[in-house]
Amino acid sequence: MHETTIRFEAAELTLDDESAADPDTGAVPQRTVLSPVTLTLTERRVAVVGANGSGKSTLLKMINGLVAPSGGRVLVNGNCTTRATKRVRRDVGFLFTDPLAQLVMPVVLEDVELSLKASVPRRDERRRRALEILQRLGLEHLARRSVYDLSGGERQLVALATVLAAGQRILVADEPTTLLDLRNNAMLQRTFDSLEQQIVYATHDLDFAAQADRVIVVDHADVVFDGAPDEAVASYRRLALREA
Ligand SMILES: Nc1ncnc2c1ncn2[C@@H]1O[C@H](COP(=O)(O)OP(=O)(O)OP(=O)(O)O)[C@@H](O)[C@H]1O
Repeated sequence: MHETTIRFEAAELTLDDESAADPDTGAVPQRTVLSPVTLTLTERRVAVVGANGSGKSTLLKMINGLVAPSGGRVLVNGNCTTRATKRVRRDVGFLFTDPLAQLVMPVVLEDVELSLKASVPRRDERRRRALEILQRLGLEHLARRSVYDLSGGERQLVALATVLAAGQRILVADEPTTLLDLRNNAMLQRTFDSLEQQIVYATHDLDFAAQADRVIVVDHADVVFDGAPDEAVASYRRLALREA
């Protein structure tokens, strides 16, 4: 059973919007990417839903210190994401929407082995473990392939393999199913189900969101609903359709 806690304490992100600078005075207005959020996440599965550009990725990236809040703070297991970023990243694995953002080695197997480097000193053991993880995701046939020759969906699953290999206690995943076909989508959801880690994921797939223990709805930089999946999904549907 996971025992991890993510705490947002009035965490917000406000930026200077250079693109909207006043041509006469040069004054630069502020842009709110995320209004102050206070949340304590202890559930095993937390989904974040909301329209494009609503602030979901920003919220997720604050969990591993990829985005520093301009006000307030975010704590992971008591560690501040900006002051103790290294310790936080030992606890938080991040799965990007774009798998090429995290696949750094040219060959699939090498990429998974790289994630094991910190925890498994022996090379032969790393190889064995890397192959085991690929097998678990049904990807062993891709082990010797070039990352650049894979399809988008294959890459997304390999990226998941590299994050699982690193073995952090919390997994943050930004739209992890976007490139996946129906079968792999179901496989990824089953994999998430089987993991011990606490998982926080953003998704546009409302069925996937409904699998979570708690769902957060973000709209125009604000958390507008936070609660049970059924109610959250209904609230998001109402919101989205009202604006359609
Ligand atoms: N560093 C930044 N500078 C300027 N604008 C930013 C920055 N980061 C995010 N934004 C803007 O803030 C808004 C929220 O971005 P975010 O990526 O969090 O949205 P999202 O809900 O994840 O969207 P999507 O569903 O399209 O992935 C967007 O309009 C984005 O362009």
